[in-house]
Amino acid sequence: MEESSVLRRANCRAKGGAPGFKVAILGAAGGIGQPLAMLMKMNPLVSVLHLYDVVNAHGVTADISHMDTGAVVRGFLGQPQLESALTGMDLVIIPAGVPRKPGMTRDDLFNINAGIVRTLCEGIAKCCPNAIVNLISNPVNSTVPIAAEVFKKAGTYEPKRLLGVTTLDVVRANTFVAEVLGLDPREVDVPVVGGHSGVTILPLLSQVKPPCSFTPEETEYLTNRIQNGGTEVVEAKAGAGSATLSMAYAAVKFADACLRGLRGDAGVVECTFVASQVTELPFFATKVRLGRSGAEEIYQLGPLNEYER
Ligand SMILES: NC(=O)C1=CN([C@@H]2O[C@H](COP(=O)(O)OP(=O)(O)OC[C@H]3O[C@@H](n4cnc5c(N)ncnc54)[C@H](O)[C@@H]3O)[C@@H](O)[C@H]2O)C=CC1
Ligand SMILES: O=C([O-])CC(=O)C(=O)O
Repeated sequence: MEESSVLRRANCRAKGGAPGFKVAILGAAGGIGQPLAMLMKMNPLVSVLHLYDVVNAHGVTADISHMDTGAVVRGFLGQPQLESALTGMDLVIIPAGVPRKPGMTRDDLFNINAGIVRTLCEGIAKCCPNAIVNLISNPVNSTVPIAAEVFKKAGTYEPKRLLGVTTLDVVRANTFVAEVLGLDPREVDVPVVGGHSGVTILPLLSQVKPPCSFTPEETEYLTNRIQNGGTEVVEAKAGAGSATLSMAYAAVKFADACLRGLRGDAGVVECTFVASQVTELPFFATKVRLGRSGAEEIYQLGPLNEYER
């Protein structure tokens, strides 16, 4: 950006660093990244926001930086600036990677996105090994295990800090269940467990709060709609990508919970795809309690009904 010849930005009366957390978004110029960057710039828990992408990072940064909220925003473009983007971060959110087109499964994204996630996680291991990582890039069921392997190889793996973002499944479940019950979605809490792809997405309708019951038809409709929510958006966008706005909303909901956990707030509970001993699978989404070191407590599944089992 051109600076005025009268007053250079470096000469402005800088205030001391505001209290808060340092957050990086990797893939910040994308369909999810841009609204996510905007919403994180609005989050009062964020003092520094680093926006990294391989395209248009500076354009998005210039735009977002004009918002009159507290976080200081800096842009980083391309691999040579990855390390600067990551150094000192408390939380790294990763929506980098290609999205689905109609007819594709999330697994079809594996070849491209696995490589992207690997490179980004190598940077995290080197520059901010203690950061909490929120991994959005699909297929989440595979990118989280890949990130774990990268961190293991680097000697920095801490399972509690590596969290696959499944919040959009919960957000959808709350919305669709509220619709069926005629409630305000903000009053509804549906645990969604398992993974983030097709039938691995399992809403626990028997554990909905407020307590309620569903007919077999309602259970079938809701389970299918929640499991296929991503595909519903991919088909509606007809080749222009997958969920971005609802995903940015969900990502911020989850990131904010992680930051409240880091701050030491009590009782911060969210669903996330995490290393787990709840089932025989090495990674599984369940409710967890978020704290200063990430997912500090992983909750059991609780009583399941016949359909859910
Ligand atoms: N976990 C979840 O619930 C959801 C996950 N997703 C996934 O999120 C990912 C991103 O989706 P969109 O934002 O719609 O895609 P997009 O294509 O609009 O944006 C992706 C961004 O990543 C950037 N990028 C590509 N390679 C990169 C690299 N090596 N380093 C940094 N940035 C890089 C691109 O330049 C682009 O700006 C996809 O894999 C998608 O499937 C989407 C919705 C929900
Ligand atoms: O369906 C997709 O490809 C994107 C996604 O993960 C979702 O919207 O849940």
